[in-house]
Amino acid sequence: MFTKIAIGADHAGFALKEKVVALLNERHLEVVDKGTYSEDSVDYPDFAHPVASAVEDGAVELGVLICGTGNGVAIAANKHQGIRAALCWTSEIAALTRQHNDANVLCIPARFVSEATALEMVQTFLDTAFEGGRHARRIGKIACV
Ligand SMILES: O=C(CO)[C@H](O)[C@H](O)[C@H](O)COP(=O)(O)O
Repeated sequence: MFTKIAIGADHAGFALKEKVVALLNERHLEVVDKGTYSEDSVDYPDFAHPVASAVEDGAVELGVLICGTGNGVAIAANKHQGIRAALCWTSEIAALTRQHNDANVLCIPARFVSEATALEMVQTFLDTAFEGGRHARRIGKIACV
């Protein structure tokens, strides 16, 4: 369904990002890695904005963002037009945010989910389609400009 994914993380999400990149590579997806590239302390907006911009511009189809709680990257990404960044902590929530919200950026709280849960969420997010219907009407009401 999706072929091109942008990913970004701060220092809290760096280790998990490497695992997610490996998973995406295993699935033969094109991965645009916006950093960070080590566990040195950095600022999450510096990675959230490039990933959100890549989705916003259509350079990629989906984004994955990772920080300690997932909230910082979600807040930053949702400043972008057309971005629906969703904080997820279970696979079921990752599925529902694709089905109901047509979320285009998955935000993962690296310090609060296991690696296995995080990787399962990524797979689910990639494999779940938007349901449309009543949910399309609601998404249409999100934009305020
Ligand atoms: O944005 C966050 C919190 O809203 C992320 O969890 C960051 O990863 C976190 O703030 C980083 O904290 P640190 O103490 O600088 O490692």
